[in-house]
Amino acid sequence: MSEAATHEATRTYDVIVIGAGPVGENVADRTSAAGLSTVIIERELLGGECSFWACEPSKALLRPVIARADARRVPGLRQAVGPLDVPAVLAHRDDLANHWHDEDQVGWLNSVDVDLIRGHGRLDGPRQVTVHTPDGGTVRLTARHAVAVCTGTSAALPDTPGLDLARPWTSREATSAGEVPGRLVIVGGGVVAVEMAAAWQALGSQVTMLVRGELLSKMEPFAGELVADGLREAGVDIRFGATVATVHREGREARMTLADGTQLAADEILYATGRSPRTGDVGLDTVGLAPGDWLTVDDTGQVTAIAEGWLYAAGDVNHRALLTHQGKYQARMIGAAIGARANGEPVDDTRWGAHVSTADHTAVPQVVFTDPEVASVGLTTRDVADSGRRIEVVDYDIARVAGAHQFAEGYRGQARLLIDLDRGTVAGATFVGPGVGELLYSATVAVTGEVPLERLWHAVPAFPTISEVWLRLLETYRDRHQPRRKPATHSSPKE
Ligand SMILES: Cc1cc2nc3c(=O)[nH]c(=O)nc-3n(C[C@H](O)[C@H](O)[C@H](O)COP(=O)(O)OP(=O)(O)OC[C@H]3O[C@@H](n4cnc5c(N)ncnc54)[C@H](O)[C@@H]3O)c2cc1C
Ligand SMILES: NC(=O)c1ccc[n+]([C@@H]2O[C@H](COP(=O)([O-])OP(=O)(O)OC[C@H]3O[C@@H](n4cnc5c(N)ncnc54)[C@H](O)[C@@H]3O)[C@@H](O)[C@H]2O)c1
Repeated sequence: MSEAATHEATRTYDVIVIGAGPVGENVADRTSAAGLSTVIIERELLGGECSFWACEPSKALLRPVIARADARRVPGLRQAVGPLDVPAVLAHRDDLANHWHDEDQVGWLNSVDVDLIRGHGRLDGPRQVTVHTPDGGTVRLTARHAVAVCTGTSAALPDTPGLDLARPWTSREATSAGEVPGRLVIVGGGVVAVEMAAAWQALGSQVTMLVRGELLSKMEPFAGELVADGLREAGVDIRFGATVATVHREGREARMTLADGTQLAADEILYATGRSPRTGDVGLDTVGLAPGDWLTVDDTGQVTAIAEGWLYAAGDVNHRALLTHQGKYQARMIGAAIGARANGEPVDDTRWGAHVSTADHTAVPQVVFTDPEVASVGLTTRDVADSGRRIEVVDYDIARVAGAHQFAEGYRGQARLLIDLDRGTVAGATFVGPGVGELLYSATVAVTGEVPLERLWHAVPAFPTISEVWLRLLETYRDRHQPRRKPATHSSPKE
């Protein structure tokens, strides 16, 4: 269907989706597939943060960086590897961000029979949504069955004195900038910080990271340590325990004073200090909720504070897992749940049922695209530290795997499994090293499928691939529990 007319208008749909990022698009697709009339509202670009200022452009910047690092570790090839062609990398990034145009997504939306209204959507009481369109019009919408808020997040900035006037970069500028800053200071030690440090250092910036705690503090500690080693080797100056006290900009130069009195100057400062939900201006107050809050949902995506069950929230805005793939997974489940409820069909909200996002609790996969890469799913030792769960940790040095020798000379990497001793299954896996991102789906299947260790012995990794680390981890666990027996010494029967 085409873009709906946007003057003074009143319309009724079965489902209204606010926000056409990757998650809103998938909710709309699934409700439409369930035979429900569906409209989606978008105030910027269809495809949201992910397509234009996050996943797609950042990975387009990082792919050449990682490929070059990998190539430099291959004898016979490293001599042929030169510097990055920066204009070509930026042009490739622009292509993958579709030059910040969304016609492709509009075409797709039409193909799945979802109406689009461009403008800013706000709740206006139960099941009501008002859209203010760019041409100054107003569209009043009523939902027969459900409203899904999929408005995502924006960069969260601290209230550091002077910051508001210092024109800092957020993830948006860091993923879309057309020029390489000579000196880039990055505040934060999370995923955005390490990925953007890797990208811009390789593109020619001198990057300084100001990290108040650890790098990648939600992951296994060895992940942050190995990524820090990689960044330092690339030339990044990482300062731990560093906090910015004040910032100001003088012309093209930003100046910072740290809490310990150190002075720093930079051309740009990137604040990669987490995310805030885009719920400050979506009319939450009209349905009894607090503007600016995350929207807490149950496993079928219903906002728990709305007893009547018509309000859903999916993706970043519900704060369950701020990742595109996990939000799209929620969208598939939530869209199906809305469809089932509207069509009077049973809702399967049992663990791993067809209408619940069970994996959010137990099996969230994530790849950090740095050199080395980090790939992680399920529990970490941080999660289980005080949980009382009977978990055994199995570690293996990936450099000892034959496939790793083939992959890279001087391979460095580390793998860890968390074994749930009561269930006999893998509850978490983390791999750090070149090329480990593509290992992650195997771990996700093992954790999600709760595959018994006995059966994993029959999942044979091909030789010589890095995935043989699975076999080495199983062997390490087995040898700890079933120590090798000494062969009985042969003695001839006495004559
Ligand atoms: C630098 C960076 C890199 C990332 N890389 C990865 C990665 O590699 N892999 C990964 O899985 N995740 C990554 N993420 C996370 C990923 O971007 C988010 O998890 C994902 O975009 C969330 O999708 P969403 O649809 O919930 O929200 P968004 O993508 O934020 O989309 C929300 C949409 O709602 C619209 N909207 C908001 N309010 C309104 C309103 N009132 N009316 C109308 N429209 C509205 C917005 O304009 C936007 O289009 C990255 C994030 C960042 C910042
Ligand atoms: N490859 C990927 O999957 C990928 C890539 C980028 C982002 N993302 C997702 O996007 C989300 C946002 O990433 P992020 O890195 O912005 O957030 P984050 O929560 O991962 O990290 C925020 C960092 O900023 C620090 N910080 C917070 N407030 C601070 C302050 N006032 N001063 C100094 N440091 C401060 C924190 O200690 C932490 O190191 C994450 O949930 C992440 O999963 C995913």
